[in-house]
Amino acid sequence: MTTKTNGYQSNGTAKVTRSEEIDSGERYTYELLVETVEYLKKKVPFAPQVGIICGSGLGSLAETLVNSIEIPYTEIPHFPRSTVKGHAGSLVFGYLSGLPTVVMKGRFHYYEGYPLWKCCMPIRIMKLLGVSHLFITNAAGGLNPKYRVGDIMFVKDHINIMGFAGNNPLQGPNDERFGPRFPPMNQAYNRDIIKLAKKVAHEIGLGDKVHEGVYTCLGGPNFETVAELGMLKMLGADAVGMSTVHEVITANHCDMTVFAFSLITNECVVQYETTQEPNHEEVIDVGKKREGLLKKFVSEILRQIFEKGIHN
Ligand SMILES: O=P(O)(O)O[C@H]1O[C@H](CO)[C@@H](O)[C@H]1O
Ligand SMILES: Nc1nc2[nH]cnc2c(=O)[nH]1
Repeated sequence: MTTKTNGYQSNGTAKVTRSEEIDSGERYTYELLVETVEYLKKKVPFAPQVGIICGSGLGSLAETLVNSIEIPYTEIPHFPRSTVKGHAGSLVFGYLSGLPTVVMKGRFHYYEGYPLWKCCMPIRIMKLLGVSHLFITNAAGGLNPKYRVGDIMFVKDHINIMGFAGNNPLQGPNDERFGPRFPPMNQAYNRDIIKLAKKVAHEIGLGDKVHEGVYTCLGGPNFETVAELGMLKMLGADAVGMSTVHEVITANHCDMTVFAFSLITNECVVQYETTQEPNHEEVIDVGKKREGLLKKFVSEILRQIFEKGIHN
């Protein structure tokens, strides 16, 4: 007989069914995450310094890695599974601009049925593997009227709408080995990297397409109503999505240096008299159209960050 621990059975082999796994209210312990890390360390002969999370349709960023090793999430002990189109579901290790890097080709969202602490589990895995710098990308709706489809918004801050209602990835017992019970969040996005990102954007000809703004995350999966968008605009949000915020919180909690950007994949529909509607296919298409430039952008900015030695 086996008993369930953190959605897995104590004999460490047979997994519980998917629905049990998703519904489990138990948290990952530090020790359980170490099991995942030990598995990955056996597969990968180097420790990544840089982590990249690919947003919807942006998985091709992983193609920039040299000497890559790809491991499907389904093979990684205790890892959640990707369920969304545009999120392939594998960890890719390799070298980017000469730096040992791990790329998450596919992230986990709250609307998939995963609690936020589970969505953010891979960030703690990256930390334990040695990642100091985390690049978070996402596809988002542009709420700021100046933003156009294909533009990039460097995230300077966020509004944690889900957190207002007490839904936070750090909710529950705190393990000090990851970070403090009450982490500050006023410097969640590294300012020096944002400055550098603007410079790099100009250098590679993206200059007129970049902005700096505030991201907010709703639980999804539905896109927003006109009234909701009106409210978010009043609150000061420039772009809206269904990810990133909880990842940034988890990464800051364990003292990672964070840079995040949104690819604006659609302009939010803020009036009633229109037949326009946002849809996920369009979101993925815009990601694909922008992939070449974004690969160049990410490689170059990483190179310059480590040349300059930027960290928190
Ligand atoms: O935030 P990422 O994963 O880029 O994806 C965004 O795109 C999807 C909606 O099209 C949602 O999952 C939203 O969060
Ligand atoms: N919530 C939300 N997520 C998105 N992801 C891409 N576009 C959008 C959007 O308009 N709203």
